[in-house]
Amino acid sequence: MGRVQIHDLHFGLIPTHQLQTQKRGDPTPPRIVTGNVGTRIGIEIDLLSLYPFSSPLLCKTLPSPPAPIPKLIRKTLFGIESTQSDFAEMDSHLTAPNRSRSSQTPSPSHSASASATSSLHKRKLAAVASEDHAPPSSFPPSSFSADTRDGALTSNDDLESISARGADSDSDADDSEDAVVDDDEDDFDHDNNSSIRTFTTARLESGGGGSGSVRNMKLKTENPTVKIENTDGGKDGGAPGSGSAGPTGATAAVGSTMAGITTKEDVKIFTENIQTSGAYSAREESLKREEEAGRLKFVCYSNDGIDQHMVWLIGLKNIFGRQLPNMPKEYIVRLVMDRSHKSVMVIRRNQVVGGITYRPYVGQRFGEIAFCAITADEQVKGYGTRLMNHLKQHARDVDGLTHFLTYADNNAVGYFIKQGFTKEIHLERDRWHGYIKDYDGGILMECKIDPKLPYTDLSTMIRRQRQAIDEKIRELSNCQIVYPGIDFQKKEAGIPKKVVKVEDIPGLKEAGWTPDQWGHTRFRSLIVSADNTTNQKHLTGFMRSLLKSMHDHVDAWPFKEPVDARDVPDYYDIIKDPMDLKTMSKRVESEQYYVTLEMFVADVKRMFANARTYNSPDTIYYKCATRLETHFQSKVQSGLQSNTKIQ
Ligand SMILES: CC(=O)SCCNC(=O)CCNC(=O)[C@H](O)C(C)(C)COP(=O)(O)OP(=O)(O)OC[C@H]1O[C@@H](n2cnc3c(N)ncnc32)[C@H](O)[C@@H]1OP(=O)(O)O
Repeated sequence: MGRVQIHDLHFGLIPTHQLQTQKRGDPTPPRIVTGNVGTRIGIEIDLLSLYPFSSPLLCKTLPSPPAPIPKLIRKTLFGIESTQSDFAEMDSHLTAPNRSRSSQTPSPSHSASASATSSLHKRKLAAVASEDHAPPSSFPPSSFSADTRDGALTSNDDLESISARGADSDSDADDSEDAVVDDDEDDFDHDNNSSIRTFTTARLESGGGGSGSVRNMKLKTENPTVKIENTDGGKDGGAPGSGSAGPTGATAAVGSTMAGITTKEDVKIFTENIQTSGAYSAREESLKREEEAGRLKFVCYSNDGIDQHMVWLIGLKNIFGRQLPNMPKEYIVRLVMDRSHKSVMVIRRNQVVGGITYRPYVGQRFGEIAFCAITADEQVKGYGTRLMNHLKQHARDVDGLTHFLTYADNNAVGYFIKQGFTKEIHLERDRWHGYIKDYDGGILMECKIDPKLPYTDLSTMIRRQRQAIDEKIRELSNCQIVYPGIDFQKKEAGIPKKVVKVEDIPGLKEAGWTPDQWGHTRFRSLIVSADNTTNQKHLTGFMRSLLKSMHDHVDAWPFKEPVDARDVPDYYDIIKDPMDLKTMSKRVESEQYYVTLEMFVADVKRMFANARTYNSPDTIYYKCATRLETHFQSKVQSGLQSNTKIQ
């Protein structure tokens, strides 16, 4: 059934614009529900505001031995302000089991107890202390340091061997384009978050070696053992075409541009007259178009030693450093550069806009998201969603994963919920427990990766669903038909130039309207005839008698004519919707304006309300308004009662 907006006619608020039948496509098609498929579609959103933890999320996954940082990248990055410290950081991190930087060395007073996160620090330090006595982890505490040192040496060797190439690249025009520019980096480097510094220093300077302390800081003592992914299992993990299933630390390049993964079925989409997509689809479609035009790309790389990939990883590391201020920088570097971690990055104009670093536990078929961030000035533009969609598609199609787990920062829980993450963990505990650690702060969340959904082309899927629903609605109704509007011009006193009969409104009858529906009014007793003309005559007669009664009243004199602006200069500044008996009389006599008694009563009420708005209660005008209104009300009542008696 078509529908038209007829409510205005009934209540005397005939709009000045054209009266139009409802647009095609309305009512809004039912909400599309595809189940918990790891996207916002069909996901029920929890309220998370009461989550009790406030301490920052400090640490994520266990790092595997870090890969060496190729010197060429150092060379490239030396040209970039503020990235030198990154290398100092990485070098010291990779070469020294314990690191102390003067800026980070805490004074005794600069202790955890003086910090806002003191209790957290105490927990961390306690954990560090207890780790010394904890049962040996299956993750060899020394392996990271040993490997790190080797890695550093390898890195230095690399530096020697490629220095000439690096020198050449200085003059390479492309260098500037390759440079990782992060506006935030200065702030990041000069970040003087004392609590983090205290925490970092405590972590780095406590016994157990650099890598061991990192693990200790978030590992709860009741969970001292940590399983190590059986990377061989990755081959069983059904990761077709994956380059990531190699042994830890020896993984070759696992990167790939992600565009090739996109499912592209050449199905014609009928978009005509279908309600335009919501914000989610609009953003996804817009970013998809950017990708197709080559202005945007999503890539997935790990530390593979390839220059461009490393530059992007460093860029991503910088973004993480800025956007996750409670995360120790060293830890971010370590995981981003860790070869068992992969990073899905969004690249625009060869610059990293954001990314997600995750560790695929291929044998267990789940991945742990370590870090996720979009650079500050690009947030809430849909990049985070599209990134997550690319991640899911890549993780499913390349890594063979079925789930993601993450310790979500409290502030980002809402974002993760919108990406299909839940606080309920449905993944069998055996599959994940011990692989990822329990952390203080944050909240463990899970997302099931749907085996079929075209994650990078969800907007097309949604569009098809809309189309299917729209077609179904059309089978049942004719609401898609859009009728022309009504020419509804006005003349003096707001009286329509042309009489518009209700039954002449295009689409009204087609929508199921019948003449007996005319006149839904509280004063229905006035409408005694099925004939509209007779009804209107009754109504006009009654309104005319009411007007005369008011006009003849002793208190009517202030209301007989419109207020003259020459007498009351500011009147029309204050009263925007003036009314008077003369104007009402014109409307009554037109027999076109007041099609219900309510419309007439509304004008009378407005006239009195105006008088009481402009004038103070002690004025004669105010008092006249009150007395005349009382008189009017009694006349309406008695008129309606006598009309009822006649019937
Ligand atoms: C495991 C971890 O790393 S936890 C830490 C997560 N990272 C951070 O908190 C760093 C700072 N924040 C960010 O970098 C980004 O805001 C991200 C990564 C959280 C989200 O990326 P964005 O590009 O901003 O997300 P996107 O534009 O796709 O927004 C998707 C939806 O999530 C919402 N959203 C984005 N950030 C948040 C948030 N922190 N809390 C609640 N909702 C959010 C958006 O409003 C949008 O909602 P809508 O679709 O109803 O309009």
